[in-house]
Amino acid sequence: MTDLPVTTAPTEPIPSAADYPGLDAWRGLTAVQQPTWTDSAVYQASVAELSALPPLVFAGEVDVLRERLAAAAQGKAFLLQGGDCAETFEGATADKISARVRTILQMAVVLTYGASLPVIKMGRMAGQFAKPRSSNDETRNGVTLPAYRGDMVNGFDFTPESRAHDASRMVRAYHTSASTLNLIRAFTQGGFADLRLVHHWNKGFMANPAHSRYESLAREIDRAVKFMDACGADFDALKRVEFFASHEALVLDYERALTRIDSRTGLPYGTSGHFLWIGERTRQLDGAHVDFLSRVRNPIGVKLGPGSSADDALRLIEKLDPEREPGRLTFITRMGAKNIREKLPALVEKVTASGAQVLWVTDPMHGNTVTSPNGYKTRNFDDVIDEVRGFFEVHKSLGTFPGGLHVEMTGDDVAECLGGSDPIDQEAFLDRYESVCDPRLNHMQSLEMAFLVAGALAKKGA
Ligand SMILES: O=C[C@H](O)[C@H](O)COP(=O)(O)O
Ligand SMILES: C=C(OP(=O)(O)O)C(=O)O
Ligand SMILES: [Mn+2]
Repeated sequence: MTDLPVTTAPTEPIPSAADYPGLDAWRGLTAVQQPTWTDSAVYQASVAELSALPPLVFAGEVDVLRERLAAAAQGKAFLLQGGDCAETFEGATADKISARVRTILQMAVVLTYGASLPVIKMGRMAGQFAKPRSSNDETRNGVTLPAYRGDMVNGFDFTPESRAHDASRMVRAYHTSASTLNLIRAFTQGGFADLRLVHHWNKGFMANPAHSRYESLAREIDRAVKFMDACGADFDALKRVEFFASHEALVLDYERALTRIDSRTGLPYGTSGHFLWIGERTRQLDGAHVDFLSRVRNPIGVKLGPGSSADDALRLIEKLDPEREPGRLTFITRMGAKNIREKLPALVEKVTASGAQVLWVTDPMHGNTVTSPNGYKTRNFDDVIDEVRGFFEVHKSLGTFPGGLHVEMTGDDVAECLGGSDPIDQEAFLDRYESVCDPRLNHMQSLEMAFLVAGALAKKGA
């Protein structure tokens, strides 16, 4: 986390978000994938409570992130964004949060070496509590109930009470985000991010004989750390790292209630997370999500699936980044391994020709979801890696910069995605499948991906 911004005392009254009528323009537009809250009194009270609570992140930090992402858009940094598909209230424990942060830091060290560039570390954390779904309902044994939409909206338990859309859950999502962020800030500022410690953890990954193919890269990193030490590098200064929070800005009641006017600039900022993205299912050009996010100063992401045209991308730029400000807009492509080499080039070419400087990031998870023969939602590690390779190949052939990686991952030893060098098979799902939505790379698979991507970055191509 960055230090708090220094603010000067305002000489004029600070406007409130209510003074920006445009922030409510989305209410007149189509907002897909929204909850249907069951109790309007609870809804009113929850929104009022959220509107009065302190911001979770600060405008100054958001501005720092925009600068970091601008560097990535210009090929001078690489973004690593990772975390659960869906965070849960129950899963917000110290152990699970620390394992996820630790895994992201481990991946970042390997990627920093591979890219020879700063890696921007960002969690799908402290706010990733709402999910768009393909179907409104779920049927089990002949009983149909509303689909699970994330802990911010309803519960995963398959009962009518749990699946009702309860607006007070937004307040719990806020508090769970606050405690998660508190721990992340403590970890990343308090010594947990020490490069020597993170490097030591990565040696644990190498201790598994299944990972022997990464030995030469691991040895190079080891030598680099020793070289830094011998040169007298200030490792104490490397104990603190910037770490940013991000989530899909799906539930607009929540996002709007957490929008604040920055006292320095007088501009609206979403304060539920540093980076907010619009999902593949909610990116309609004239829809509520695009309108609302066009009005906040945060860096914004948009997911682009295989059905996205270059025109869609250009119109999104026009709405979300009319000033063509590097760092403002990130396109997170999630094409699927079998589509990326065919679909991505036209998008990148036309966007580049338009003069926009967006950041291109690959999400190799969401276009590669399959059902395992024994009925679990899963992804093959090889498909995930193949999409990353395709992403690098396309950017290499066009002379553009492959600026980041967006992954669903955890620090725990779960079994949700198939394969990897120490392979997970579908039988392991019976005991170790924990995700309440999409399958995540486990700790080892996440590190293996970092080694593979670092190898590709070191070669500046696939
Ligand atoms: O995380 C993304 C979506 O919420 C998820 O892929 C939707 O899954 P579904 O098709 O099971 O609804
Ligand atoms: C919903 C998600 O992805 P997409 O919008 O790409 O389907 C997600 O990132 O969990
Ligand atoms: Mn997902």
